[in-house]
Amino acid sequence: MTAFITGGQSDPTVQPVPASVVEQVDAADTTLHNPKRAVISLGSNLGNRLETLQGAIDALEDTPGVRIKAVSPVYETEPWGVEPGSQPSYFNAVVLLKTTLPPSSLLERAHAVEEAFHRVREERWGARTLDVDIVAYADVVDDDPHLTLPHPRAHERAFVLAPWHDVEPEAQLPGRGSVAGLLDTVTREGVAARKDLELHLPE
Ligand SMILES: Nc1ncnc2c1ncn2[C@@H]1O[C@H](COP(=O)(O)OP(=O)(O)OP(=O)(O)O)[C@@H](O)[C@H]1O
Ligand SMILES: Nc1nc2c(c(=O)[nH]1)N=C(CO)CN2
Repeated sequence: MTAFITGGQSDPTVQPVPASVVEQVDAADTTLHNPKRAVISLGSNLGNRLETLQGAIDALEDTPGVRIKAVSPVYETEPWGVEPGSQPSYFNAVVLLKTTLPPSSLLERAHAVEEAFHRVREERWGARTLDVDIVAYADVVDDDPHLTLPHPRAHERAFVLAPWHDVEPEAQLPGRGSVAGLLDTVTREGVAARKDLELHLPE
């Protein structure tokens, strides 16, 4: 049975609102006033890699409901998961943001930003102008393949953990432990800080 909230009024022009709708509106309102933290990994190994990463940061900031809080140093990294020497090296970085968007909308926006930078999806782990992955969203742990949280391979990727640790040394990867501890379990070979390069917070 649907419950209705009438507010105890007898005005016949006021339609009763189902309690389920009131709950949904309250939930959306809570999110709006309680932005969540998210961690995003950026990668590029085609085209002007630094310009693309900065463009992605600026595009994320241009999203209503998204505020970038920190941008990591840039790392130059050997392609992970493919034959050595088969692809150009990546530039990788991590950004910390606050958002009122739910995880599914943040993923949609991530895909739109990839497309704006002409990301082509051909093969798994293929070379790309831009990759935008959601590493973590608040404390959410979810194995939905459309959006797995935290990212299912973040804990084994030094190209994610090292820049994240630089901007948030105390960070925790939900369900996996501290980023500092995870960094000790992975090889940092082929993951080099490019101290001569810099990404910046959007103006
Ligand atoms: N946390 C997540 N962040 C981004 N995409 C995710 C996540 N979890 C699941 N996905 C799904 O994975 C699909 C493939 O993503 P993508 O093409 O970026 O993979 P990839 O970058 O080649 O590899 P990897 O997932 O290992 O980083 C996306 O369409 C998305 O639905
Ligand atoms: N070094 C590096 N290797 C990768 C990367 C990446 O961003 N950096 N992204 C991949 C798919 O997400 C696969 N391999």
